[in-house]
Amino acid sequence: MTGLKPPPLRDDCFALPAGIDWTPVDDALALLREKLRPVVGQEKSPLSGALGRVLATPLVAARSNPPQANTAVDGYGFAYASLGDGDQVLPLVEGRAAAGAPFPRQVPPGYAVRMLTGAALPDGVDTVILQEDVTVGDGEIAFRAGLKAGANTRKAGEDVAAGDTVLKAGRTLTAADLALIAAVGLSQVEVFQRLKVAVVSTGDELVDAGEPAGPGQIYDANRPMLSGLVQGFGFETIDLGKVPDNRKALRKALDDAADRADVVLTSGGASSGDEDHVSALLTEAGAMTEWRIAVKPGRPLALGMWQGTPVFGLPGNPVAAMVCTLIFARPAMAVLAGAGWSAPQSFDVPAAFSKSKKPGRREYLRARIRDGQAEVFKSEGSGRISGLSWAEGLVELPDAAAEIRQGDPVRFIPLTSFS
Ligand SMILES: Nc1nc2c(c(=O)[nH]1)N[C@H]1C(S)=C(S)[C@@H](COP(=O)(O)OP(=O)(O)OC[C@H]3O[C@@H](n4cnc5c(N)ncnc54)[C@H](O)[C@@H]3O)O[C@H]1N2
Ligand code: MOO
Repeated sequence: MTGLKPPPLRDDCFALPAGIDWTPVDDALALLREKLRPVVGQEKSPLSGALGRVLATPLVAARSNPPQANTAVDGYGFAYASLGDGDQVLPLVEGRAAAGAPFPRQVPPGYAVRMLTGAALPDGVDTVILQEDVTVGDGEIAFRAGLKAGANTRKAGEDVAAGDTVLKAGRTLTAADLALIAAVGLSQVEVFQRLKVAVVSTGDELVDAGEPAGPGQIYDANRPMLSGLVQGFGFETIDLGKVPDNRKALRKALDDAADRADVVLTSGGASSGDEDHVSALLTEAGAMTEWRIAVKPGRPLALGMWQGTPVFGLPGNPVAAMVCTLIFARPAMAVLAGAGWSAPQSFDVPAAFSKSKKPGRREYLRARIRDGQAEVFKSEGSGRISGLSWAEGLVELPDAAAEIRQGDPVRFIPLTSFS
């Protein structure tokens, strides 16, 4: 472990351009992209612990894949140049070539050798015929003309050559990447330390799942959801529990969060009501950037820096909390984690719904694709948690007004794109 740490973020990294009232989503995203930097150090990870980690340095192949020319099929190998015209009958040499057990001698011109898939091509072999295309006799094989030189073989390094850069720094490692890393001869990787994300819920009405809930109380649904999202992004969750609507308690929670985490996600109290203490506290501490983003849901999203640690003050309504996390916090956290900026992949699909969209705010609707069309959830209510569970993606509607009729193309972002 090198423990190398980049410098802290500048205090004003959420500062919006002056004089802008409602900030368009694209401007807010551009600002996050421009202002944020990685805040995590580096360490070495064995391959077994590397899934979902962010590569800190480019990965250079120590070995080629495949390391040597080999056969792609079970069959018989020979030198193509030694074949005559027309149908062939070749005597077989004694022995065979198998994966991990190479044929130890040269195969003389005009002879063939038994070969199993993955076996290195012995000296004197450059072409292999599939065993299904061969008649095997007593110590010889017969097959028809028409094979191409080099058939059924894989060249050394045809996939990756030693010295090639196979993965770029910033890559979040997938299961397939682990296969690639192992194949090119490496067993440990230099990764960024996992981003630590503190998750705090605010609100007097909240009760933890499983506890008795009295009148007026509701279960804290945001904390398990946000913790799950954070884990899904490959980051470490620090669960700081729930905090009552009390500025002193919230201040203490933020102090604790800034001390222990690289970034803080709060939910609730982001708006400007009497009990909206997150925005009030950030403002009071001079740490609030008044973010008024033209987005629905999520208008009250509050961003600020608490003792040098970025705080995403997510709206309390679960739908808004999730949408703001996916659209704003996810790419921002990816930058903080060293993975760089990435926009979610999306595509156009015909709408299975109609809607008159007002101008002024970009809208995200809970959606899923059925029979090639985007369906949207029956309600846009921001407290309808069942719709989040129903959704498999979001439909993104443009900032401007739009009259959407059934069959019109709409932009669909699968939830799997946010990872
Ligand atoms: N006069 C205005 N009122 C509201 C506005 C507004 O612009 N003017 N905006 C509305 C919108 S939009 C949203 S979203 C909410 C967000 O406000 P807050 O972030 O201050 O959230 P709270 O008031 O604390 O809670 C809103 C709602 O969400 C429930 N909640 C909160 N935390 C959780 C949790 N952990 N698990 C489940 N549910 C949670 C809370 O009980 C409230 O029902 O403000 C609107 N009002
Ligand atoms: O925009 Mo509020 O964020 O739920 O609906």
